[in-house]
Amino acid sequence: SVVSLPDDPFTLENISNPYPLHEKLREAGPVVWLEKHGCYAVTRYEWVYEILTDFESYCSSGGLGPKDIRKEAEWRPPSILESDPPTHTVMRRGLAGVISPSTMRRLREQFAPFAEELAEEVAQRGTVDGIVDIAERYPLKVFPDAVGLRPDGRENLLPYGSMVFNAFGADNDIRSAAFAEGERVAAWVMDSCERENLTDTGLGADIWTVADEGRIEPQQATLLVRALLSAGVDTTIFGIGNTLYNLAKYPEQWEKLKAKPQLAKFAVDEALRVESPFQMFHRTTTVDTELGGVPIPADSKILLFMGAANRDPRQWGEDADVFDLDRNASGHVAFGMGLHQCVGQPIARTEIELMLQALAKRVDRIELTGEVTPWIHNVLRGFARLPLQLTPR
Ligand SMILES: CC(C)Cc1ccc(C(=O)O)cc1
Repeated sequence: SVVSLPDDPFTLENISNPYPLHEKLREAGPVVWLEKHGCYAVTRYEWVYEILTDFESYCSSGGLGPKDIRKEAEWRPPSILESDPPTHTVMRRGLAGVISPSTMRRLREQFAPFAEELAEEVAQRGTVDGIVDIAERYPLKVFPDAVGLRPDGRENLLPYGSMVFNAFGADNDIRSAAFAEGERVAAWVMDSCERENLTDTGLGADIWTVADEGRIEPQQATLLVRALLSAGVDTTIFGIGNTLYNLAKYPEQWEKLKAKPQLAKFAVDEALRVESPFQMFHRTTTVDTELGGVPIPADSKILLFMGAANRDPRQWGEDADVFDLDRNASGHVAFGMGLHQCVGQPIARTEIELMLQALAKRVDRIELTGEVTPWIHNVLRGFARLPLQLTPR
């Protein structure tokens, strides 16, 4: 029978430093029963990978949170990430078609100038906070522009995204507090998805064009723009913040990046592996199944720990916790894996790479100058404060 543990991944202690619990759960077995939440926990790479790539046995239409939304309606209409084929296929094709190589070439051109400008500014200033001055500012400027959002109210994207992601964790005080903030801005976000509130040259307009061509329903177009606005801000803020944190924590890795700025691509993968912005979410079993010999009944909720899988020594070796640009981090599950793998990955990668390359050209040393403050969130891993000293080249 399955190992049963009293641990709660959503306590302040485990959120502030998740890695000791990850180690305990990985060692306890392929699957563990979390008594506090009445769900299974999967932390080893092999089984997280197995679940992410078997969308029939482990479905998304049950929702990513602890509640099975097929039985109890969710707080909002299901979107691309809460759907299974064939509905998912239609929406995925629509959105993937918009985030095309030619669109990415155009966005890279659009994103580059502000990366250079911001890097110049912070390199000269020297004493900065990696989150407020770099990781938040950059995505909040370039991504709403890319989507084609109206200029006012964009700061609303932060509490909205935080609410959406907190709902994937547990129904606890952290979630309730996030909903208190997020619900105040939900109307602004939904309005922002309407065609008349989007520029006619952004990703939003491109999604509405897919609806005009009859490849998705108009209601699905609204949901896909909402998906971009939900998914595309907090994640890249933590993506940039977590990468800066690791480059400051491992100065010899910063030296490698300075010497070869094209390593920025590998820095993104290795940083997201070792400090995954999106740590956990649930899948729901559709059949009686088993993992590593542990039986799991149908209609069970499984909490997937991508952050733990990305540090599993069985997959990455005994130095799995170490940030090393020379490691081949491909295969990490920070962007998920399989059918639902992050469709916005090219945009996120472009944002982080451009910011890193712009900094690598202008900054000689990047040093932590004090304690980092973890961001308290049910499933997103990142920092609220990242005190840095940048020495210009
Ligand atoms: C990393 C994903 C779970 C982010 C995400 C959030 C929300 C939506 C939506 O459709 O609202 C889609 C994707």
